[in-house]
Amino acid sequence: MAASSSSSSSIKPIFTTRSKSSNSSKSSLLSFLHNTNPKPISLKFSSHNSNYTTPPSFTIRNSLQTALETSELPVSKFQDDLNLQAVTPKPTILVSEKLGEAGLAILRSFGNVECLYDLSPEALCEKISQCDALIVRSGTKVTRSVFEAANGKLKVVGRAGVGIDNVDLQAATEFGCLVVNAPIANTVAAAEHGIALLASMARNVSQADASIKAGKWLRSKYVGVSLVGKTLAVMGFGKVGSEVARRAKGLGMNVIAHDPYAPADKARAVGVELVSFDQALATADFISLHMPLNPTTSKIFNDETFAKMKKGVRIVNVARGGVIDEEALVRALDSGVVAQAALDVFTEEPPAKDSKLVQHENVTVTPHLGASTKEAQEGVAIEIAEAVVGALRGELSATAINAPMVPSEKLGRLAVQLVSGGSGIKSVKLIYRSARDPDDLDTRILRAMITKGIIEPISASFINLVNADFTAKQKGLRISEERVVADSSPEFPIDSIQVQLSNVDSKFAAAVSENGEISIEGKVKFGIPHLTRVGSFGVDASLEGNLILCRQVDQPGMIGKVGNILGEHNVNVNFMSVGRTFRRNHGIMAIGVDEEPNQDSLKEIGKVPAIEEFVFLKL
Ligand SMILES: NC(=O)C1=CN([C@@H]2O[C@H](COP(=O)(O)OP(=O)(O)OC[C@H]3O[C@@H](n4cnc5c(N)ncnc54)[C@H](O)[C@@H]3O)[C@@H](O)[C@H]2O)C=CC1
Ligand SMILES: O=C(O)C(=O)COP(=O)(O)O
Repeated sequence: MAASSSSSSSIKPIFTTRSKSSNSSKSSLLSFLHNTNPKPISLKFSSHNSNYTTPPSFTIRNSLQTALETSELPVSKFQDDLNLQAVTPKPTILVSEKLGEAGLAILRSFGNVECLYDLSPEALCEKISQCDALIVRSGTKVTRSVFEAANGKLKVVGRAGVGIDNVDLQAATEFGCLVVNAPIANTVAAAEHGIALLASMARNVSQADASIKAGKWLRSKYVGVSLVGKTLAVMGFGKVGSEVARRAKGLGMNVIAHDPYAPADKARAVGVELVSFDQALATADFISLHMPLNPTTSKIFNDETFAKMKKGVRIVNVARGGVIDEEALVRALDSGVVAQAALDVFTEEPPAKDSKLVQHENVTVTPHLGASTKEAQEGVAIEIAEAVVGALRGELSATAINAPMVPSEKLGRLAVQLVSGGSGIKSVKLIYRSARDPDDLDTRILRAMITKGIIEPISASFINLVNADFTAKQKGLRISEERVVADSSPEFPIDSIQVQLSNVDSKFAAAVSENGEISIEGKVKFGIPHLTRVGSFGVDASLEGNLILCRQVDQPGMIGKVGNILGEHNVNVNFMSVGRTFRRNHGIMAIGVDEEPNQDSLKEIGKVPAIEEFVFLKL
């Protein structure tokens, strides 16, 4: 039997494994799971087809395997369970565009990786039904047809880069497929390319280069313009835009920015003034585009908006071709409203050979090279490989675009089962303890997960992470959040989550805290989500399978009595944990069971004299 691994003195875990390994892989940044550095093993997935229900068995068992491999404890019971699972084949990961070796190595250590570049749309659709994950860059169009053809097999699409405009997010969500991206690693590369295009455009570098190679020496034709002292408008002050702004300031430019969503203090910190769209157009000598392509930004630069620009403006685009009406740009170039343009991206890629825009003498072009540095490609490959592997394991991905999945859903599901009647919940409070600055803690994913867990059991409609918040609002459920700074490792985003339901009666009185609300708390330990507090009682119960909570008089022999009853009814106990208020007063037992106990066994438990109340919960 194991010594307690809990920090709470009032907890007596009965069966636990103790991991010596507390290594944290880089994926822990993407993961809600603590202290996991799982070795790749092939285990069973249990993700659902049309719903982001967690694939918990994968995450939990993989982490448990790690704990077992590093444990000094006799663990044959768990090992048997794992062996049963370790027969399912590895996931298949299709990589449809060139990806850095370091990322491929991560993927290969986890699944079967197939690199098939330049697949036609038909060939992609044909292949996809055999794939659990697909990794793309900007060249693969992941259309609705791809999700349809996947026939439910595809669990995650990883975009090895930022822009996800080539992925049909709506279809992905409808088909229950997670989309993750790699938003960080190519930021600097894209910003540097923007600056390279800005400077080379201003000095006619590509045109002059071509002319020399054509045998000419045209010094007066290629007199350029200076950057210093000129005004640059950065359109989209996100990761790339703000890095471009920093660099442009270093070149002595006066930088302004337009971004409807950027915080003013972020701009101030870089020494940039945030201005309106029209103000940016009217003031700028140079305009650099860094917003995403979406329905709002599509062709946002058109005849009307070019007309608002200063005559002779110069435009750089390393964002997306689709934000510019390309025919309108040709007209603006011809009329001299736009003196020059430097373009890395195009509405159609590659653009037509005879494209007037590409052939225009005042236009400098590159074939979507913004992210193409060795460093960025290695970084992006690692970033996306970790996100995809994490998603396949059912971990929370910080870069999930359409929906997340984490075990916190179980906390919600557990809380709602403690309410008598299960309905009438009007007010939920979520308290997150984290070492991170509360402003740096994005809890949207966790909140959606918990909300899903709470409303799914009491809702007739289909609930997923995308509609959970919306449905909760429709049901009049008020959800408030509090972030509490905890003295824990800042590497892990969350130390614990507490779910409180107020103004409801509980079928298990011990779950009601001194303040009168149903209150439970969860943590992740050794990669396994645990229930750590019920009402005022500390417990230590793995949140997997089924759980019996009993409140009893704290006296010797209670564990044996209940354990015997379950054993006689052939119900396998996988752990027990006892918490109490103080010695020989009241205690609660959390008993994890593999099977659902029948009514007779539950009745017998209820008849044990020192058992004051108990509840059976499905997780
Ligand atoms: N050429 C290339 O190889 C690369 C292109 N990109 C593209 O650059 C763009 C920016 O990337 P990141 O900076 O990483 O993304 P980001 O998400 O950090 O920044 C985008 C910014 O645009 C802002 N924005 C949204 N709508 C806007 C609007 N209507 N007007 C002005 N601003 C608006 C957002 O608030 C956000 O701050 C993306 O489209 C991405 O696909 C990124 C990397 C490489
Ligand atoms: O990250 C982005 O948004 C990019 O545009 C980079 O595209 P790529 O991965 O080089 O095809």
